Amino acid sequence: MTTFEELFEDLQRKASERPVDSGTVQELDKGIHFIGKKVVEEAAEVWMAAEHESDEACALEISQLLYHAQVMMIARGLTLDDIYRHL
Ligand SMILES: N=c1c2ncn([C@@H]3O[C@H](COP(=O)(O)OP(=O)(O)OP(=O)(O)O)[C@@H](O)[C@H]3O)c2ncn1[C@@H]1O[C@H](COP(=O)(O)O)[C@@H](O)[C@H]1O
Repeated sequence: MTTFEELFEDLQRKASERPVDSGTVQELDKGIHFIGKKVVEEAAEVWMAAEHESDEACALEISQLLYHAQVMMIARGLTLDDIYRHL
């Protein structure tokens, strides 16, 4: 189990240390346009799962949406506080 904050810390470390096997590093290298498409794709998958699939499948899709949103935050240099300020 990983919390939202723990995941963000992990992704920031990956972005900084750039291990070769990191999917996050690869996604960051593809840039904002690519990450934006992943966010939209995962958002659509959340919608479809919520309409037609199980709670577990829906939770999985939401976790992937949160992951890609965090990758976008890192790509834009945003912190958790930048987001929390608006919640
Ligand atoms: N939580 C996630 C996570 N959620 C989603 N994803 C990625 O997002 C994609 C979404 O999965 P899908 O099956 O919907 O994607 P797909 O369209 O079928 O497949 P793709 O063609 O997009 O790869 C997957 O390819 C994963 O690579 C994630 N990738 C990494 N993490 C976590 O991020 C941390 C850092 O990961 P690395 O940077 O890879 O070390 C680790 O704790 C990981 O568990």
